[in-house]
Amino acid sequence: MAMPVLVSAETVEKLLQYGELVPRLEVALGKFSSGKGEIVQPVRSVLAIEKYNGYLGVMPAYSAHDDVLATKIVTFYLRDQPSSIPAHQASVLLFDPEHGTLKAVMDGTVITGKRTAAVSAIATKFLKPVQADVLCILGSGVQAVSHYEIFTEMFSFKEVRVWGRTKENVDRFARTVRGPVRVCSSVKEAVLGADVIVTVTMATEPVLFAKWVKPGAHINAVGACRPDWRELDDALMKSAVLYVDTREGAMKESGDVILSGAEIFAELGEVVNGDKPALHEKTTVFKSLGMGIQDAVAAKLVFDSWNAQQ
Ligand SMILES: NC(=O)c1ccc[n+]([C@@H]2O[C@H](COP(=O)([O-])OP(=O)(O)OC[C@H]3O[C@@H](n4cnc5c(N)ncnc54)[C@H](O)[C@@H]3O)[C@@H](O)[C@H]2O)c1
Ligand SMILES: O=C(O)[C@@H]1CCCCN1
Repeated sequence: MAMPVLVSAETVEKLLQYGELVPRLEVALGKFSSGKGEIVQPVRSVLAIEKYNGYLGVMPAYSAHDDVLATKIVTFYLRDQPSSIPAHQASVLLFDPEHGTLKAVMDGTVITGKRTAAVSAIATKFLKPVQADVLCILGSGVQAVSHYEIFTEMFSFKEVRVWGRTKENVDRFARTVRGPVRVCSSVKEAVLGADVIVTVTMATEPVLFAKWVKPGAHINAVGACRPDWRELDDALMKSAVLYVDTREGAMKESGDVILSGAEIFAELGEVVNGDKPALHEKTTVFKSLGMGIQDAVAAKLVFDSWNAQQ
Protein backbone atom coordinates (compact mmCIF):
# COMPACT_ATOMS: atom_id res chain seq x y z
CA MET A 1 0.00 0.00 0.00
CA ALA A 2 1.57 3.27 -1.14
CA MET A 3 2.05 5.91 1.54
CA PRO A 4 0.10 9.17 1.00
CA VAL A 5 2.04 12.04 -0.52
CA LEU A 6 2.80 14.93 1.82
CA VAL A 7 2.36 18.30 0.05
CA SER A 8 3.81 21.33 1.81
CA ALA A 9 2.44 24.87 2.00
CA GLU A 10 5.26 26.05 -0.27
CA THR A 11 4.31 23.49 -2.91
CA VAL A 12 0.61 24.37 -2.63
CA GLU A 13 1.49 28.05 -2.96
CA LYS A 14 3.47 27.32 -6.14
CA LEU A 15 0.98 24.92 -7.78
CA LEU A 16 -2.40 26.48 -6.94
CA GLN A 17 -3.01 29.14 -9.57
CA TYR A 18 -6.05 31.44 -9.56
CA GLY A 19 -6.42 31.14 -13.34
CA GLU A 20 -7.19 27.41 -12.99
CA LEU A 21 -8.91 27.58 -9.60
CA VAL A 22 -11.57 30.22 -10.32
CA PRO A 23 -13.33 28.49 -13.25
CA ARG A 24 -13.35 25.14 -11.45
CA LEU A 25 -14.80 26.70 -8.29
CA GLU A 26 -17.47 28.46 -10.34
CA VAL A 27 -18.57 25.16 -11.91
CA ALA A 28 -18.51 23.44 -8.51
CA LEU A 29 -20.68 26.16 -6.95
CA GLY A 30 -23.19 25.74 -9.76
CA LYS A 31 -23.20 21.94 -9.47
CA PHE A 32 -23.67 22.22 -5.69
CA SER A 33 -26.64 24.56 -6.00
CA SER A 34 -28.22 22.58 -8.85
CA GLY A 35 -29.15 19.98 -6.22
CA LYS A 36 -28.61 17.18 -8.73
CA GLY A 37 -26.55 15.21 -6.21
CA GLU A 38 -23.29 15.42 -8.15
CA ILE A 39 -21.78 17.10 -5.11
CA VAL A 40 -22.23 15.74 -1.60
CA GLN A 41 -21.24 18.08 1.21
CA PRO A 42 -22.80 17.94 4.66
CA VAL A 43 -22.65 21.06 6.80
CA ARG A 44 -19.28 20.90 8.52
CA SER A 45 -18.90 19.69 12.07
CA VAL A 46 -17.38 22.29 14.39
CA LEU A 47 -16.01 21.39 17.81
CA ALA A 48 -15.51 24.22 20.35
CA ILE A 49 -12.31 24.12 22.42
CA GLU A 50 -13.69 26.56 24.97
CA LYS A 51 -10.70 26.64 27.30
CA TYR A 52 -8.53 28.09 24.53
CA ASN A 53 -11.16 30.03 22.59
CA GLY A 54 -10.64 27.78 19.62
CA TYR A 55 -12.60 25.63 17.19
CA LEU A 56 -11.95 22.56 15.06
CA GLY A 57 -13.88 22.13 11.85
CA VAL A 58 -14.23 18.95 9.77
CA MET A 59 -15.21 19.59 6.15
CA PRO A 60 -15.81 16.46 3.98
CA ALA A 61 -16.95 16.73 0.36
CA TYR A 62 -17.34 14.49 -2.67
CA SER A 63 -17.87 15.56 -6.26
CA ALA A 64 -18.76 13.00 -8.91
CA HIS A 65 -18.29 15.74 -11.49
CA ASP A 66 -14.70 16.43 -10.43
CA ASP A 67 -14.13 12.83 -9.27
CA VAL A 68 -12.72 14.14 -6.01
CA LEU A 69 -13.14 13.02 -2.39
CA ALA A 70 -11.51 15.09 0.36
CA THR A 71 -11.84 16.34 3.90
CA LYS A 72 -10.34 19.54 5.26
CA ILE A 73 -9.57 19.65 8.94
CA VAL A 74 -9.23 23.25 10.11
CA THR A 75 -8.64 24.90 13.45
CA PHE A 76 -9.41 28.54 14.10
CA TYR A 77 -8.71 30.47 17.27
CA LEU A 78 -9.77 33.85 18.57
CA ARG A 79 -6.62 35.57 19.77
CA ASP A 80 -6.58 38.59 22.05
CA GLN A 81 -2.86 39.07 21.43
CA PRO A 82 -0.94 39.14 18.14
CA SER A 83 0.60 35.71 17.53
CA SER A 84 3.08 34.22 15.09
CA ILE A 85 0.73 31.22 14.89
CA PRO A 86 -1.92 31.82 12.20
CA ALA A 87 -5.50 32.09 13.46
CA HIS A 88 -6.45 29.40 10.93
CA GLN A 89 -4.46 26.20 10.36
CA ALA A 90 -5.66 23.47 8.05
CA SER A 91 -4.78 20.23 6.35
CA VAL A 92 -6.60 18.54 3.48
CA LEU A 93 -6.87 14.76 3.20
CA LEU A 94 -7.32 13.76 -0.45
CA PHE A 95 -8.67 10.27 -1.21
CA ASP A 96 -9.00 8.06 -4.28
CA PRO A 97 -12.81 8.14 -4.63
CA GLU A 98 -12.93 4.70 -6.30
CA HIS A 99 -11.02 2.75 -3.67
CA GLY A 100 -11.07 5.03 -0.62
CA THR A 101 -7.28 5.09 -0.45
CA LEU A 102 -5.65 8.15 1.10
CA LYS A 103 -3.60 9.74 -1.70
CA ALA A 104 -2.26 12.92 -0.14
CA VAL A 105 -2.07 14.95 3.00
CA MET A 106 -1.59 18.55 2.02
CA ASP A 107 -1.39 21.96 3.53
CA GLY A 108 -4.90 23.42 3.78
CA THR A 109 -3.92 26.85 5.10
CA VAL A 110 -2.77 28.19 1.73
CA ILE A 111 -5.73 26.42 0.07
CA THR A 112 -8.10 28.17 2.50
CA GLY A 113 -6.58 31.55 1.76
CA LYS A 114 -6.74 31.19 -2.01
CA ARG A 115 -10.07 29.40 -2.46
CA THR A 116 -11.92 31.79 -0.15
CA ALA A 117 -10.70 34.83 -2.03
CA ALA A 118 -11.45 33.13 -5.34
CA VAL A 119 -15.07 32.50 -4.33
CA SER A 120 -15.42 36.14 -3.18
CA ALA A 121 -14.07 37.18 -6.59
CA ILE A 122 -16.66 34.99 -8.36
CA ALA A 123 -19.43 36.62 -6.30
CA THR A 124 -17.98 40.05 -7.06
CA LYS A 125 -17.85 39.34 -10.79
CA PHE A 126 -21.65 38.85 -10.77
CA LEU A 127 -22.68 41.32 -8.06
CA LYS A 128 -20.40 44.38 -8.20
CA PRO A 129 -21.83 47.59 -9.65
CA VAL A 130 -21.09 48.22 -13.33
CA GLN A 131 -18.75 51.08 -12.39
CA ALA A 132 -16.57 49.75 -9.57
CA ASP A 133 -13.56 51.97 -8.96
CA VAL A 134 -12.91 51.66 -5.23
CA LEU A 135 -12.21 48.45 -3.30
CA CYS A 136 -12.26 48.51 0.52
CA ILE A 137 -10.79 45.68 2.60
CA LEU A 138 -11.67 45.58 6.31
CA GLY A 139 -9.15 43.39 8.10
CA SER A 140 -5.48 42.96 7.32
CA GLY A 141 -4.64 39.31 7.89
CA VAL A 142 -4.27 36.21 5.73
CA GLN A 143 -7.60 36.57 3.94
CA ALA A 144 -7.04 40.29 3.39
CA VAL A 145 -3.83 39.48 1.49
CA SER A 146 -5.37 36.73 -0.65
CA HIS A 147 -8.38 38.92 -1.43
CA TYR A 148 -6.09 41.82 -2.39
CA GLU A 149 -4.11 39.50 -4.68
CA ILE A 150 -7.01 38.08 -6.68
CA PHE A 151 -9.16 41.23 -6.67
CA THR A 152 -6.36 43.36 -8.13
CA GLU A 153 -5.63 40.56 -10.64
CA MET A 154 -9.25 40.04 -11.75
CA PHE A 155 -10.64 43.58 -11.56
CA SER A 156 -9.35 47.06 -12.39
CA PHE A 157 -9.97 49.14 -9.28
CA LYS A 158 -8.65 52.69 -9.34
CA GLU A 159 -8.13 52.67 -5.56
CA VAL A 160 -7.71 49.97 -2.91
CA ARG A 161 -8.20 50.91 0.71
CA VAL A 162 -7.51 48.86 3.84
CA TRP A 163 -8.49 49.25 7.47
CA GLY A 164 -7.28 47.03 10.29
CA ARG A 165 -7.72 47.09 14.04
CA THR A 166 -4.04 46.45 14.75
CA LYS A 167 -1.43 48.84 13.29
CA GLU A 168 1.20 46.06 13.33
CA ASN A 169 -1.03 43.88 11.13
CA VAL A 170 -1.96 46.71 8.77
CA ASP A 171 1.69 47.71 8.31
CA ARG A 172 2.59 44.08 7.58
CA PHE A 173 -0.29 43.87 5.09
CA ALA A 174 0.87 47.04 3.28
CA ARG A 175 4.42 45.63 3.06
CA THR A 176 3.19 42.24 1.86
CA VAL A 177 0.84 43.15 -0.99
CA ARG A 178 2.37 43.84 -4.38
CA GLY A 179 0.63 47.03 -5.35
CA PRO A 180 -0.75 50.31 -4.06
CA VAL A 181 -2.99 50.47 -1.02
CA ARG A 182 -4.36 53.37 1.01
CA VAL A 183 -4.27 52.65 4.72
CA CYS A 184 -7.31 54.19 6.39
CA SER A 185 -7.50 55.16 10.05
CA SER A 186 -11.17 54.27 10.50
CA VAL A 187 -13.71 51.89 9.03
CA LYS A 188 -15.82 54.87 8.01
CA GLU A 189 -12.95 56.44 6.06
CA ALA A 190 -12.30 53.14 4.28
CA VAL A 191 -15.95 52.42 3.47
CA LEU A 192 -17.39 55.80 2.39
CA GLY A 193 -17.72 55.79 -1.39
CA ALA A 194 -16.40 52.24 -1.84
CA ASP A 195 -18.00 50.18 -4.63
CA VAL A 196 -16.80 46.78 -3.39
CA ILE A 197 -16.17 45.95 0.27
CA VAL A 198 -14.50 42.83 1.69
CA THR A 199 -14.88 42.11 5.40
CA VAL A 200 -12.22 39.69 6.59
CA THR A 201 -11.93 40.38 10.29
CA MET A 202 -12.15 38.13 13.32
CA ALA A 203 -14.69 40.50 14.78
CA THR A 204 -17.56 39.07 16.78
CA GLU A 205 -19.51 42.34 16.83
CA PRO A 206 -20.45 44.45 13.75
CA VAL A 207 -17.67 46.54 12.20
CA LEU A 208 -19.51 47.48 8.97
CA PHE A 209 -22.62 49.65 9.27
CA ALA A 210 -25.24 50.37 6.61
CA LYS A 211 -25.00 54.14 7.18
CA TRP A 212 -21.52 54.20 5.57
CA VAL A 213 -22.24 51.94 2.59
CA LYS A 214 -22.73 53.52 -0.84
CA PRO A 215 -26.07 52.45 -2.39
CA GLY A 216 -25.45 49.75 -4.99
CA ALA A 217 -22.16 48.62 -3.42
CA HIS A 218 -21.30 44.92 -3.17
CA ILE A 219 -20.08 43.46 0.14
CA ASN A 220 -18.22 40.15 0.49
CA ALA A 221 -18.82 39.28 4.15
CA VAL A 222 -16.21 36.62 4.81
CA GLY A 223 -15.70 36.71 8.57
CA ALA A 224 -18.10 35.98 11.47
CA CYS A 225 -18.50 32.24 10.95
CA ARG A 226 -20.24 31.40 14.24
CA PRO A 227 -23.97 31.81 15.01
CA ASP A 228 -23.27 34.48 17.63
CA TRP A 229 -20.53 36.37 15.72
CA ARG A 230 -21.24 39.47 13.64
CA GLU A 231 -19.38 41.66 11.14
CA LEU A 232 -22.33 43.55 9.56
CA ASP A 233 -25.09 45.44 11.34
CA ASP A 234 -28.78 44.53 11.13
CA ALA A 235 -29.60 47.54 8.95
CA LEU A 236 -27.15 46.41 6.28
CA MET A 237 -28.16 42.75 6.44
CA LYS A 238 -31.86 43.63 6.18
CA SER A 239 -31.55 46.29 3.47
CA ALA A 240 -29.18 44.47 1.10
CA VAL A 241 -30.00 41.63 -1.30
CA LEU A 242 -28.43 38.64 0.46
CA TYR A 243 -26.52 35.91 -1.35
CA VAL A 244 -24.75 33.02 0.43
CA ASP A 245 -22.43 30.17 -0.51
CA THR A 246 -24.71 27.59 1.10
CA ARG A 247 -28.14 28.17 2.63
CA GLU A 248 -27.61 25.29 5.04
CA GLY A 249 -24.26 26.62 6.19
CA ALA A 250 -25.49 30.20 6.56
CA MET A 251 -28.56 29.19 8.55
CA LYS A 252 -26.44 27.11 10.93
CA GLU A 253 -23.30 29.23 11.27
CA SER A 254 -23.81 32.85 10.26
CA GLY A 255 -24.63 35.21 13.13
CA ASP A 256 -25.07 37.97 10.55
CA VAL A 257 -27.87 35.97 8.87
CA ILE A 258 -29.40 34.27 11.91
CA LEU A 259 -29.42 37.22 14.34
CA SER A 260 -30.47 39.86 11.80
CA GLY A 261 -33.34 37.73 10.46
CA ALA A 262 -32.26 38.71 6.94
CA GLU A 263 -33.85 36.70 4.15
CA ILE A 264 -31.53 34.74 1.87
CA PHE A 265 -32.23 35.67 -1.76
CA ALA A 266 -30.03 33.06 -3.43
CA GLU A 267 -26.99 30.82 -3.26
CA LEU A 268 -24.10 32.01 -5.41
CA GLY A 269 -24.36 28.73 -7.35
CA GLU A 270 -27.92 29.60 -8.35
CA VAL A 271 -26.61 32.81 -9.90
CA VAL A 272 -23.88 30.82 -11.69
CA ASN A 273 -26.59 28.50 -13.06
CA GLY A 274 -28.80 31.41 -14.12
CA ASP A 275 -31.55 30.17 -11.79
CA LYS A 276 -31.47 33.41 -9.77
CA PRO A 277 -30.61 36.93 -11.01
CA ALA A 278 -27.51 38.89 -10.05
CA LEU A 279 -29.11 42.13 -8.84
CA HIS A 280 -25.88 44.08 -9.20
CA GLU A 281 -27.66 47.43 -9.36
CA LYS A 282 -28.80 46.87 -5.75
CA THR A 283 -26.72 46.89 -2.58
CA THR A 284 -25.70 43.24 -2.33
CA VAL A 285 -24.11 41.09 0.37
CA PHE A 286 -22.40 37.78 -0.34
CA LYS A 287 -22.15 36.00 3.01
CA SER A 288 -19.35 33.47 2.72
CA LEU A 289 -18.96 30.67 5.29
CA GLY A 290 -16.68 28.29 3.38
CA MET A 291 -17.39 24.90 1.77
CA GLY A 292 -15.56 21.60 1.79
CA ILE A 293 -16.09 21.25 -1.96
CA GLN A 294 -14.03 24.41 -2.49
CA ASP A 295 -11.14 22.77 -0.66
CA ALA A 296 -11.61 19.48 -2.48
CA VAL A 297 -11.51 21.14 -5.91
CA ALA A 298 -8.40 23.09 -4.93
CA ALA A 299 -6.69 20.01 -3.49
CA LYS A 300 -7.35 18.02 -6.67
CA LEU A 301 -5.82 20.80 -8.76
CA VAL A 302 -2.72 20.79 -6.58
CA PHE A 303 -2.38 17.00 -6.58
CA ASP A 304 -2.87 16.68 -10.35
CA SER A 305 -0.25 19.40 -10.95
CA TRP A 306 2.15 17.72 -8.52
CA ASN A 307 1.56 14.31 -10.10
CA ALA A 308 2.21 15.67 -13.59
CA GLN A 309 5.68 16.73 -12.43
CA GLN A 310 6.68 13.30 -11.11
N1 LIG B 1 -15.74 32.26 4.41
C1 LIG B 1 -14.70 31.47 4.36
O1 LIG B 1 -14.60 30.56 3.53
C2 LIG B 1 -13.54 31.72 5.31
C3 LIG B 1 -12.35 31.01 5.17
C4 LIG B 1 -11.29 31.32 6.05
C5 LIG B 1 -11.44 32.31 7.02
N2 LIG B 1 -12.63 32.95 7.12
C6 LIG B 1 -12.85 34.02 8.10
O2 LIG B 1 -12.25 35.22 7.60
C7 LIG B 1 -11.82 36.04 8.70
C8 LIG B 1 -10.36 36.42 8.51
O3 LIG B 1 -9.59 35.25 8.48
P1 LIG B 1 -7.98 35.39 8.43
O4 LIG B 1 -7.43 34.02 8.13
O5 LIG B 1 -7.61 36.53 7.56
O6 LIG B 1 -7.64 35.78 9.94
P2 LIG B 1 -6.38 36.65 10.46
O7 LIG B 1 -6.28 36.37 11.91
O8 LIG B 1 -5.21 36.43 9.58
O9 LIG B 1 -6.87 38.15 10.26
C9 LIG B 1 -7.94 38.63 11.02
C10 LIG B 1 -7.92 40.15 10.96
O10 LIG B 1 -9.00 40.62 11.76
C11 LIG B 1 -8.51 41.56 12.71
N3 LIG B 1 -9.35 41.45 13.90
C12 LIG B 1 -9.28 40.53 14.87
N4 LIG B 1 -10.23 40.77 15.82
C13 LIG B 1 -10.92 41.85 15.39
C14 LIG B 1 -12.02 42.60 15.89
N5 LIG B 1 -12.60 42.25 17.03
N6 LIG B 1 -12.47 43.66 15.19
C15 LIG B 1 -11.87 44.01 14.02
N7 LIG B 1 -10.83 43.35 13.47
C16 LIG B 1 -10.36 42.29 14.16
C17 LIG B 1 -7.07 41.20 12.93
O11 LIG B 1 -6.34 42.32 13.36
C18 LIG B 1 -6.66 40.77 11.51
O12 LIG B 1 -6.36 41.93 10.74
C19 LIG B 1 -12.07 35.20 9.96
O13 LIG B 1 -13.30 35.55 10.52
C20 LIG B 1 -12.16 33.78 9.41
O14 LIG B 1 -12.91 32.90 10.22
C21 LIG B 1 -13.69 32.70 6.30
O1 LIG C 1 -14.19 27.48 5.32
C1 LIG C 1 -13.18 27.63 6.00
O2 LIG C 1 -12.10 27.14 5.69
C2 LIG C 1 -13.27 28.50 7.23
C3 LIG C 1 -12.83 27.75 8.44
C4 LIG C 1 -12.88 28.65 9.65
C5 LIG C 1 -14.24 29.26 9.80
C6 LIG C 1 -14.69 29.96 8.54
N1 LIG C 1 -14.60 29.03 7.40
